[in-house]
Amino acid sequence: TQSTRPQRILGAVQQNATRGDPRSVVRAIDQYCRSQEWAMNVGDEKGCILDSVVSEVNPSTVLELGTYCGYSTVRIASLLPPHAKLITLEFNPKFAVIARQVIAWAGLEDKIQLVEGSSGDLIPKLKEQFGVKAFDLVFLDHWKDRYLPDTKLIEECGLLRKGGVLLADNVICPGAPEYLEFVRSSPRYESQYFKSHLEYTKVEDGLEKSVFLG
Ligand SMILES: O=C(CSCCNC(=O)c1cc(-c2ccc(F)cc2)cc(O)c1O)c1ccc(O)c(O)c1
Ligand SMILES: [Mg+2]
Repeated sequence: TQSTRPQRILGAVQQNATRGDPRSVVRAIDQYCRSQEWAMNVGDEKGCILDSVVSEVNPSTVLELGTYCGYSTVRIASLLPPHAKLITLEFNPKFAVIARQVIAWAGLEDKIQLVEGSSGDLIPKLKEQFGVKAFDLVFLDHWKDRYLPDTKLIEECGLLRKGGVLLADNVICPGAPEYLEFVRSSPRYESQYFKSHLEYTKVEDGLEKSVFLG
C-alpha cells in the first residue's frame, strides 16, 4: 500500500541517520526533503535561526505547538541543558506516531514529552497535568490561525515567564498576520523579525521572536 510522506521521512531517518545522534537525524531529514520531496519542517535555513534563539534563551522548559515529524522537536531538544524538558503538542495522530519514532531514533525520549490533542484544549491543562510552572520558550509552528488565540491562552494561564520568548515560524508564508499585528503592537512584547526563506525554497518567510515583558 502507498506510504505517506511522514512515513517516507521516517524511512530516510532510519536509513541515513545514526541512532542516538540528533544532529544526524536533522541532517537526514533536510537531505531527504531538499532532494526527494518538500515537507513542512522548519528546515535548515530557519533552523539555524531557531538554534541561535534556543542557545541564547538556554531554556529549562520549552513548549512546541505543532510537532509534525519531530524535526524541530529534535533540533531544539539537542541543544537543551541536561535536565531541561520540551513538551510538544500535536493534533494529528498520524503525525504523532511518526514523530515518536523520529524522537526515539534521536535518543531524546527523556527530554521530550509528545502530547496528542488540540493546543486549545491542552494548554489550559499543562500546569496541573504536567507540573509545568512556566515556559522559557514557546515555538509556534501549528495552524497559523491558532497562533494568536493560543498566545492569549498561554498568557491567561500564566504559562509564560517574564522574559520568556515566543518564536513563531511561517509569519510570512503561509503567514500569521493577526498574530504579527498583535505581538508587534502590544506593549507587553518586544518583537524582532528574522528574515529567511520557506524551508527548502527561495520563497520569503521568516521567524518572529517576541520577548514577553510581563
Ligand atoms: O501541527 C498541527 C497540524 S497543522 C501543521 C502546521 N504547519 C503548517 O501548516 C505549515 C505549512 C507550510 C506551508 C505549506 C504549503 C505551502 F505552499 C507553503 C507553506 C509551511 C510550514 O512551515 C508549516 O508549519 C496542529 C494543528 C492544530 C493544533 O492544535 C496543533 O497543536 C497542531
Ligand atoms: Mg512551519
